[in-house]
Amino acid sequence: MTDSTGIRRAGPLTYRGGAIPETTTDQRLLDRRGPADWVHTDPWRVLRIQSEFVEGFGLLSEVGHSVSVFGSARVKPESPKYTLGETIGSRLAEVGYTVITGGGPGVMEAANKGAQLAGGTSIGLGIELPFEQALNDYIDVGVTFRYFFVRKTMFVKYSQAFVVLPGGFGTLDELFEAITLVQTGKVTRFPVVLVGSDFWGGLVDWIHATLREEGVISPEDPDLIRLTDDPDEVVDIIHKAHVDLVRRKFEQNRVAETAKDVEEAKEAAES
Ligand SMILES: CC(C)=CCNc1ncnc2c1ncn2[C@@H]1O[C@H](COP(=O)(O)O)[C@@H](O)[C@H]1O
Repeated sequence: MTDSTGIRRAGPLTYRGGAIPETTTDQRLLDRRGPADWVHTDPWRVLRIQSEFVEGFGLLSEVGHSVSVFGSARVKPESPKYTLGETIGSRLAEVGYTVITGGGPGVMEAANKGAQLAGGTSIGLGIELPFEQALNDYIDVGVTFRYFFVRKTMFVKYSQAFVVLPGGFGTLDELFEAITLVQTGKVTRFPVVLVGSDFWGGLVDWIHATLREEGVISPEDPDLIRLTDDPDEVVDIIHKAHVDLVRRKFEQNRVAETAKDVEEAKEAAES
């Protein structure tokens, strides 16, 4: 808008006289339709990636303590693995954890179902796939991401622990990403619990016998993974790790507070 003094203000900009543009910013935004190929460029994708982070952080930042449950998209509801996923989802919900999954079918659906039917909060972080796929029916809050890496950030950032049921490449990817983040100190140590010793036993043995023996991981690295068949033990492991974390944080705060008190006492003595 140009006022009576011949000045145009546009956001932080001020224009006078001949510098005043003929059109306003809104006009230029709304009137013009140029070529559309820029929507397929990387700079535009960066904005879309940003918006996925914004949506994800916005949605999940107020969710309570959560656990992510991973596992095969292909397991059928009549399978014992589905029942196991459902039991774990409900146990976690019963002790107050929100259950997060990839939002798909199989074990993901089972864990969401267990959590929802137990009265907990059930979240699905879906992913756009080349074939049509809706979020499963047992999700209270869901987001579908375009970008795998944004979705993975959400699992890690908002979970207290990872529970990994039998699964294929997708599940292995999630498992090894989590272990790598813990191993490299990118996330504070949190439990990664494998469920199903028949299924995972071979992998765990191989990690000990080959990876550890060959020296490609540290001797203590296998301890980053816990293996069990018992849903109650899953909850127990997560709960204990949680209590330890709270205790450690409390201790750290106390040390910091004591250091601050000493500093203040010194300053008071000197003044
Ligand atoms: C029937 C079918 C293949 C559906 C795929 N639909 C999916 N929907 C959501 N997340 C998925 C899907 N497939 C794989 N994932 C991700 O990868 C893991 C499962 O992969 P997989 O089935 O183990 O390798 C899940 O924990 C999930 O986070």
